[in-house]
Amino acid sequence: MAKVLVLYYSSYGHIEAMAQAVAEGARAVPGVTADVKRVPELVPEEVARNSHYKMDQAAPVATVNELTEYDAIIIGTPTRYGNMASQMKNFLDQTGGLWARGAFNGKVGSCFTSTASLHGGQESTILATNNVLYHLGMVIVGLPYSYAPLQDVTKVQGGTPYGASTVAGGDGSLKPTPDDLGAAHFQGEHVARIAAKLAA
Ligand SMILES: Cc1cc2nc3c(=O)[nH]c(=O)nc-3n(C[C@H](O)[C@H](O)[C@H](O)COP(=O)(O)O)c2cc1C
Repeated sequence: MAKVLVLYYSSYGHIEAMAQAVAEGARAVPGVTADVKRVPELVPEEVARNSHYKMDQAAPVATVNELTEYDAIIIGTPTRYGNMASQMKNFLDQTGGLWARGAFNGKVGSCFTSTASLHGGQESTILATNNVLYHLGMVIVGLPYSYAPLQDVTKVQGGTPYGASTVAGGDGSLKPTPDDLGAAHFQGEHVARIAAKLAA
């Protein structure tokens, strides 16, 4: 029995959609449960509304202390200048007390992301987010090339060996493609299988 948390931040819904696909992948592994939770919004509500943020996100807001209940944590964050969103960083920066007692040592960590543009920093965002997971003592898991669409260069879509990703477009009008959602599902299942083995 392994417990997986998909922990995400999303302004416009792309990462929210990817998070659900990641969780469905994790749940495909027998004996694994997966929760989807988001980190608190830090932008004032007026700013969020004026910026047309997606305000109707059903996922409950996570608390820092509950992170220790999970065997694997899969983090989803849109890129902000090639790095994770400050909402996610703020949340992770509250793990100091848990870090100090090694509460994450040996847990599985993995990341997925979205960008506006094709080369807007998907890999750098995932790798920068992974830095935090290394410090927390987690076992980092990516997205293997056995997910065949990672090799597809015929259309606009995400997909990196570091983690699933999607391209939102400059105006956010693109949606995660079936292959993007497939990558998210594959990553969730891959992480869950490893977490289940480590938890056995
Ligand atoms: C302050 C800020 C910085 C951003 N930086 C980048 C960037 O470096 N590269 C990029 O492609 N998109 C960038 N974006 C676009 C977001 O990554 C994009 O809106 C996001 O991936 C959509 O995901 P979401 O719908 O889950 O919020 C930025 C957006 C904001 C607001």
